[in-house]
Amino acid sequence: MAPVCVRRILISESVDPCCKKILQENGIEVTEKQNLTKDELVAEIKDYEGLVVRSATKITAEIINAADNLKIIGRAGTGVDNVDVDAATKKGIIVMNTPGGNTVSAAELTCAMIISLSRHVPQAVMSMKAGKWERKKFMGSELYGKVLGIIGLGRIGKEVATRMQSFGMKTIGYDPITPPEVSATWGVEQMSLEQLWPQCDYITVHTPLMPSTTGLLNDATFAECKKGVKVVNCARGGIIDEDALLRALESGQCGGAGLDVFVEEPPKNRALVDHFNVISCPHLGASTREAQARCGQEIALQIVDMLKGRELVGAVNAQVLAHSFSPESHLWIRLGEALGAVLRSCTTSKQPYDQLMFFFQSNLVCGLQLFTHLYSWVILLAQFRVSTLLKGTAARCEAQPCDLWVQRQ
Ligand SMILES: NC(=O)C1=CN([C@@H]2O[C@H](COP(=O)(O)OP(=O)(O)OC[C@H]3O[C@@H](n4cnc5c(N)ncnc54)[C@H](O)[C@@H]3O)[C@@H](O)[C@H]2O)C=CC1
Ligand SMILES: O=C(O)C(=O)COP(=O)(O)O
Repeated sequence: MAPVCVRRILISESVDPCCKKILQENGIEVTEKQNLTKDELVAEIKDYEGLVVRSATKITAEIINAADNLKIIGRAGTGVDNVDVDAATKKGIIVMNTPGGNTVSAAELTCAMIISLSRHVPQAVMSMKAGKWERKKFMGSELYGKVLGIIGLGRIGKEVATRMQSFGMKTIGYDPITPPEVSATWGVEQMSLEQLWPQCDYITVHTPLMPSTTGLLNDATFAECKKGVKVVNCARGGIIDEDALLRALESGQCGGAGLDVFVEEPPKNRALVDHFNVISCPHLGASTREAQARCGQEIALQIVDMLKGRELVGAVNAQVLAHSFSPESHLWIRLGEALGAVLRSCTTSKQPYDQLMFFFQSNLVCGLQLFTHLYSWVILLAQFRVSTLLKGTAARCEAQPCDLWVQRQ
C-alpha cells in the first residue's frame, strides 16, 4: 500500500483524548472544533486532509465537495450513516470506522433497557423523586421464561442474546446474513419475521438503517405481535417506525419502548419521549469510557497505519479504493493518466496526428512517463510476473473486510 500524505486532521466531536495524542505523536497537526454548523464546517474543512467524527457530524455531499484536500474520514464508532460514503468514494476519500469498539457498551445499554422495561425502573425513580411511594403502580413482570426476539444478529445482537439468556430468556432471531447454524451456537434460533412476531414478549433491533430495515416494525408488523409486546431500539432511529410505535403504545398493542436513537436527534417531536411507557436516552449506546477509549485509539491507529503505508483496516469503501493504494496499481494508474492525457489531446483536435505530435513535443514529461510505464510493463511481462501479480491482488481482495460475516470472525 502506498503512503498517503495527511498533515492536518480536524476532530469535530468529543472523541477520547487518546485519539489526538496518538495522531500528534505521529507528526499530525490536530485541531478540535466541536458543534460546527454546516456552513462553518464547509468553510473549515478545506484546510484539512483528515476528519474524525462520531455520529453527530453530518458529512453530506456538500461538505465533501467543499473538502478539496480531504483524504480520509475516520468515524470513531460503528454506524457511518452520517457520512455520504458514495460522495466520499467518488472523491477518492477513504471512509473508515471502528466497528466493535463500542459493541459491548451498546449491548449493555440494550440489556439495561430490557430490564428497565420489565420493572419500570425509570418511572419508579421519577415517582420516588416526586416524593411518592407507589408500590402497586409499578408492578412488573419477570424476564425469566420470556421470549426475546433479536432482529439483526451481528456483533451487538449476539452480545445481547448471550447476556439476556443468563436471565432465563429464550432468544429467537432473524438475520439475512448470519447463518442459522452459527447463531444456534450462541443460543439464538433463527426463523422468518412472520414466525418471529407472534412469539415475542420483547423485540430488540440491531441492524443498520437502510431501505430494507426502515420501518421494520410498522402498523402491520405491530399487529402481528403479541398484545403488550415491549420493543427496544438502540440501533438507529427509524428501524421502528416512530408514528406506528406511538399508535401501538396508545392502543396498548405495545406495552413499552426503550429508545436510545431517533429519526431526528435530538427529537423535536416529543410525543414518544413524553409517553409514560417510553424510556429513552440521548443516544448513549457508545457513551462509556471504555468504548470511547477503544474507538478513539482504534481510529487513530488505523489512520496512522494507513498513512505509514502499513495496512488499511476498517475502511468501509475499501473494495472500491483499496486497489488504488497498492504499488502495483500505481503503475497502472500512472499509465492510465498518461494515456488519458494523450487521448484528451487527440480528441480535442481536428487533426489528431498533428495534435499528438504537438502534445509530445510540448509535454516531454508526459511522453517520457508514458514511455517509462510501457517499458516497465514490457519488462514485467517478460519476467512472467503477471500471473504472480494477479494472485497477489486476489489474495488482497479476499482479505478486504467486504463481507459482514467474515468481518465478524
Ligand atoms: N446507540 C448507539 O450508540 C450505537 C448504535 N449502534 C448501531 O447498532 C447497529 C448494529 O451494530 P452492529 O451489531 O455493530 O452491526 P453488525 O454489522 O455487526 O450487525 C448488523 C446485522 O444486521 C443484519 N441485517 C442487515 N439487514 C437486516 C435485515 N433486513 N433484517 C435483519 N437483520 C439485518 C446484518 O446481517 C448484520 O448481521 C448499527 O446500526 C450501529 O450503527 C452501534 C453502536 C452504538
Ligand atoms: O457507533 C455507532 O453506531 C453509534 O451510534 C455511536 O454513536 P456515537 O459515537 O456515540 O455518536
